[in-house]
Amino acid sequence: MFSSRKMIKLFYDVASPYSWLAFEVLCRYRNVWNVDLIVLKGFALTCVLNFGNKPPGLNPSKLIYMDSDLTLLSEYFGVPMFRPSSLSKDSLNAMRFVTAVAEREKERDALESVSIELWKRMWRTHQDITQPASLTEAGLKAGLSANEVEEFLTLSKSQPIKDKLKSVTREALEYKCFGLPFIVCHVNGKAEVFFGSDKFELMAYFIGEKWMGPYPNKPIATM
Ligand SMILES: N[C@@H](CCC(=O)N[C@@H](CS)C(=O)NCC(=O)O)C(=O)O
Repeated sequence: MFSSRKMIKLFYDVASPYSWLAFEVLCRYRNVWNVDLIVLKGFALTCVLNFGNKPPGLNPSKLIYMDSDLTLLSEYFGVPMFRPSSLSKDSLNAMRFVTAVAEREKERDALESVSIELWKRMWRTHQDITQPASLTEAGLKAGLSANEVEEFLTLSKSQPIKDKLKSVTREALEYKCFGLPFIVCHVNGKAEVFFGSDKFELMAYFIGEKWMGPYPNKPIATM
């Protein structure tokens, strides 16, 4: 029945470390919360930032804060990551690759593993994500075959995939997205937006589900 429908959409970009945290958490809660679907949507962060907002790293004080914030958050969520000192943040090719995977692989496993491999490259091992060879490496590590990777790379350069990424970006901008992770929840026909990997408690309240911390499936330790 429509009245019990709940849907969560996550807009993310692999250039955004906070998006990685939100992505991991939503994957962990997918079968815990009574939500119809958690749609993980690839999305180009630069488009939003070009729309008038600035990434926190451009403000020197925010950059210092971001380092300690990410250290604590990655410990809390169990997702090790470290800010690269110098690495291109241009994730457009990577996000087109992710979009190609999402379009072809309707079951979400490939989308999840490819996205996570790209985040790992950028935010853990500090490797490039702009070049085709880098995307190939990430795809192979995510479990795709060499043929599949080749196919997705070709697809990622096609007009329909470029248009798809643009349309997802447009969708987020229609919700007045200004940064990532950006989460849109639909409950009983009402939509509410949340910005940040630190909004899960409030989000859970809105959707009428319980926030059980970053590890919902972890058995409670007995003394
Ligand atoms: N407090 C948020 C911070 C998220 C954040 O800083 N996201 C960056 C991209 S990685 C952004 O979009 N910033 C724009 C803004 O802060 O307005 C969280 O914990 O997730």
